[in-house]
Amino acid sequence: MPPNTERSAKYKRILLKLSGEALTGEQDFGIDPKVLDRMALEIGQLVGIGVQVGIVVGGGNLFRGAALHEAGMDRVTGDHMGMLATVMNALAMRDALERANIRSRVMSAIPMSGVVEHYDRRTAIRYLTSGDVVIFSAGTGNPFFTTDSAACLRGIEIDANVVIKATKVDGVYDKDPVKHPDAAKYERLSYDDVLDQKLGVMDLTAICLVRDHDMPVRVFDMTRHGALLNLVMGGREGTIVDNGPV
Ligand SMILES: Nc1ncnc2c1ncn2[C@@H]1O[C@H](COP(=O)(O)OP(=O)(O)O)[C@@H](O)[C@H]1O
Ligand SMILES: O=c1ccn([C@@H]2O[C@H](COP(=O)(O)OP(=O)(O)O)[C@@H](O)[C@H]2O)c(=O)[nH]1
Repeated sequence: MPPNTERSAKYKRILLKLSGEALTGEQDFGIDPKVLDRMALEIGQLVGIGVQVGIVVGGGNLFRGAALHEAGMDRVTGDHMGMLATVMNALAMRDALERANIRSRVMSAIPMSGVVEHYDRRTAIRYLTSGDVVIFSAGTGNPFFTTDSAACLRGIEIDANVVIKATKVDGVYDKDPVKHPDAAKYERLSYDDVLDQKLGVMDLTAICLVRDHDMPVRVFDMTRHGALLNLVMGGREGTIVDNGPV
């Protein structure tokens, strides 16, 4: 079989969701530059074969509004802190991409003049078309949402072929595989299966959004080297959530 790069990619434009916790690596908190460098390398492989890459980064490695609220803080203030955390992660991701000579832009749903560009859909699509990686930060810009919802929203807006959720587990299971070692993995599921069974890998608002816009979602394990390229080349990786075979 010829090497991957000689075959064409299955997806031309992707929206990659990176969870904040994935950036922590082996550490307890914060950002591990080694993890960022590895991710940059894997994203660079996609750019190298002409795939347009939009990224939504989470902020859970730094702050989550719900957790701050449980500790006594006002929920909306906590969510604002969570969204600002995603901007910090986005800056760190851009730094790693630029060090790997991959052109990239950070856009924020919350205006932050002098630090990052304000999100504008048409400009984002122009950047993607010209081969720049675009990192969408600050989630949706609104409290009470998650970066999974932001990923689905941006994926639909930029007309991506797929939303790819990079996480610590290698797909969607019938129950949380971290808590239940006997959990069984699904290769493919419909949006309604995820909603009906309340499968916790992505929040239900995000799933409703992709269902209504028929946007396929792939869930895979980003800690496995080469998995992202394999998935984008059409390999069987993780779980597919879509409307099912027609
Ligand atoms: N049915 C399920 N299938 C797969 N993962 C699940 C499921 N239910 C809960 N999870 C959890 O969802 C996590 C992935 O979501 P992610 O957004 O990356 O993490 P977090 O919610 O901690 O930010 C996994 O680490 C896993 O523990
Ligand atoms: O549209 C959004 C996206 C995120 N957040 C806040 O930002 C935090 C970090 O995002 P998330 O928990 O989705 O990050 P991840 O789990 O992907 O690391 C969330 O907990 C929310 O407090 C928000 O208020 N609105």
